[in-house]
Parts: sequence; C-alpha cells; structure tokens
Amino acid sequence: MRGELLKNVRRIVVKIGSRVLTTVQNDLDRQRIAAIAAEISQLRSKGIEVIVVTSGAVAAGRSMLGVDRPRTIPQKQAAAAVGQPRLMNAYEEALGHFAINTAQMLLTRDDLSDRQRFLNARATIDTLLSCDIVPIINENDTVAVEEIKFGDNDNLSALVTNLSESDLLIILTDIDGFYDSDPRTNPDARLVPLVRGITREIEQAAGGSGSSVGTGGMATKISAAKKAGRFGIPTIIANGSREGILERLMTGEELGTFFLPAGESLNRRKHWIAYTLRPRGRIIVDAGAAKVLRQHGKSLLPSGMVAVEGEFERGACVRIVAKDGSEIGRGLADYSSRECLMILGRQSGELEEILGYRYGDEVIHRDNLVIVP
Ligand SMILES: Nc1ncnc2c1ncn2[C@@H]1O[C@H](COP(=O)(O)OP(=O)(O)O)[C@@H](O)[C@H]1O
Ligand SMILES: N[C@@H](CCC(=O)OP(=O)(O)O)C(=O)O
Repeated sequence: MRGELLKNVRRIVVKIGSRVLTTVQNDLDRQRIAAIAAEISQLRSKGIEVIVVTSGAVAAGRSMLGVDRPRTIPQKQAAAAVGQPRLMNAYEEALGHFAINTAQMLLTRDDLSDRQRFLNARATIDTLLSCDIVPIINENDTVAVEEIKFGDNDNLSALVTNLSESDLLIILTDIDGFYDSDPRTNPDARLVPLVRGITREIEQAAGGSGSSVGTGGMATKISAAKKAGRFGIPTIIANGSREGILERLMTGEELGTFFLPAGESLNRRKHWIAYTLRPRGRIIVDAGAAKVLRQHGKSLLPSGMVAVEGEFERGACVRIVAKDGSEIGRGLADYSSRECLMILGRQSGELEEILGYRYGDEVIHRDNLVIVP
C-alpha cells in the first residue's frame, strides 16, 4: 500500500532529530550525516526534491560551552550560536561530497506568521530547489524567545511542508517509530506500523523525550503528523540510524510508522491560519453560531458573539470558542477586539450606526475560518 501512496511523491521534507546527529560522546556524528547525505543524493537522482529540517545546533555547541546540558535559555541560545555553523559545516561537507550545494534558512514563528515573510520564505525555498540546492532549515534559536518560538523542530517541519508544498514528511529519530505506549516505561510496547487517524488514545500514548538533547519526544511528532495530515500529506516516523532508511522508505518498505492524512485537507492559506499563526484572543459564541459554524461552514456574524477575550487588532488570528470552552475553530478577525466588544450580539445591519463605519457583515469570513475537526 505504501508504495502506491508514495509513487507520485516529488518533494519531501526530512526532519532529523538531535539524537540522530550526535554521538554518545556528545559530538556531531559526521559519519551519520555523511550517510544521510548519500541518501539525499540518491533521492535527488530519482527526481525527488529534498528539504532538510535539522536539529542539533544546541547539541553540537554545548561541549564548547563546557556544559553537558544547557539549562537556562541564554545557555541554550549560546550553545545554538556555537553549534549552528558547525552543524551547517557538517552538512555542507557531506553533501559537497556529492557535488550538492546547501543553503541555510533559520526561521522563527514570527517570520512565518507574517504573510509577506511567509511568501518570501516560500519563494526562497522554491528558488533554491530550482537551482538544485538543498535548503537546510532550523529554528533561529539564538533570537527565538517563547512568544516567537515554534518550540520544536517536529512542528516546524510540519509547517515547512505547507510552506514548501511538499508531498511527504519524514521524521527521523532515535527510535523505530511510534509505539502503542512509551517504550521507556513499558517493555511490552509495540511498534504501530500504520495510523489511519490521530485519536486521543494515540496522543496519550506519545510521551516526552527520553534524552538530554531531544526536545518534544513522540508527542510533538504526533502533533506534526496531525498538522501535515491536515495539509493532505502523509508522515512517516522512522529510525534515522537504520542503514539506507530514506531509500527503503521511499520504495515502500514497511518500516517506521506511516500516518495517513485524515479528514478534509486544508488549502495552504487555511493551513497557515490554523497552524502557523498564534491566536491573539478568543471570541466566545452562542449555541446557534457554534452549530452553523461547525455544521454548515458559515461565517461568524456579530449576532453570534457573546464575549471577547484578549486584545487583538483587525486581521489578527483568534480562537472561536463555544460556551462550554471547546474550541470550534480559528480565523482572521475583520474587527479588532475593541470593535468586537461594541458590536457583540448585534445585527450586521446595525454596525455602521454603532461604529460609524463597517468593514463587512462578518466578524470572521468563512474564507478566513478553519474549523477544528
Ligand atoms: N509512544 C512512544 N513511541 C515511541 N517513542 C516514544 C513514545 N513516547 C515517548 N517516546 C520517546 O520519544 C523519543 C524520541 O523523541 P526525541 O527524544 O525528542 O527525539 P528527536 O531528537 O529525534 O526529536 C524516543 O526516544 C522515546 O524515548
Ligand atoms: N533547534 C534545536 C532543536 C530543537 C528540537 O526540536 O530538537 P529535537 O527534538 O532533537 O528535534 C537545535 O538545533 O538544537
């Protein structure tokens, strides 16, 4: 089945975790990077474009700082500043061996939240690929603070699949795939070869990281697979230390865990609204609005709003929440929080009278609205 699903894949994002790239002595594993480079070269010779999302900057820099495990944020950022050029150098050298050029892209969530910068990053990736250069992406750890962080490279890689319009996400880690429970705590845990839809049970079975260098563990990988799935593409989580792993996966070999995309897939812009933007506030809606939004894909009108929380500008991303607190969806507000408070519960025909102007009948137009499945 996998072979059939993968046969039209032309562009992939490969995310490589810190543990795959470091030796037990806490240094960069140049041999492993060389092996991955050989695989990338093979894929490219088959006409598959590869974008790398790599971790490992903090791991590669920490020994130079003289700390085994950087704990404070400045320590992590300093380790990343030392490690990132070393990491890039390792890729450059390894891919250079196959006459492949590399490019570095360091991103923060803020970069991709701004539509213009998102489009710029996308154009950069497209141009690099058209020039046969492999984009190598990491979070810009030295400047990213909590508010502008992706937080982990698993989720970043899922956003990059959308940014680059890729057909597949492969997450390489230090374990053979997703197990039905955390193998560190349960020796009977079994590998799950296929996931048709990410259920609550699956999310609960995915634990945190087992190492001092990994960031999110299996939990962030599942969250990434979910995001990629909503873009309509599958994800494979597999062991990056297995020989020939990328090649074997691409020929359809049943290794790792294969996540089928589930549910309605979002177009690129709606995916960006749902997953890349950070919501700035909440709009609580009544039962009638909750129903028409969820079941009929309608726009949110002022009459359906019962409360507004947080401060946001016109055009910001906000959560739409039912009275019971459950999230209905996310969307771009056509009115600021201040304006929303003034028009709350009112009819669209009254807007001009209340505000002295109007942008439109809707608070959130359905074209800018994504319903949570
Ligand atoms: N259900 C699970 N199945 C597999 N691994 C799990 C699970 N729950 C937690 N883990 C842990 O997640 C780790 C992989 O994540 P992480 O350490 O963040 O690696 P990476 O650096 O590749 O992102 C595994 O080594 C394992 O200890
Ligand atoms: N940006 C960080 C990696 C963050 C991260 O998500 O790490 P990992 O869980 O190993 O993929 C770094 O380069 O060290």
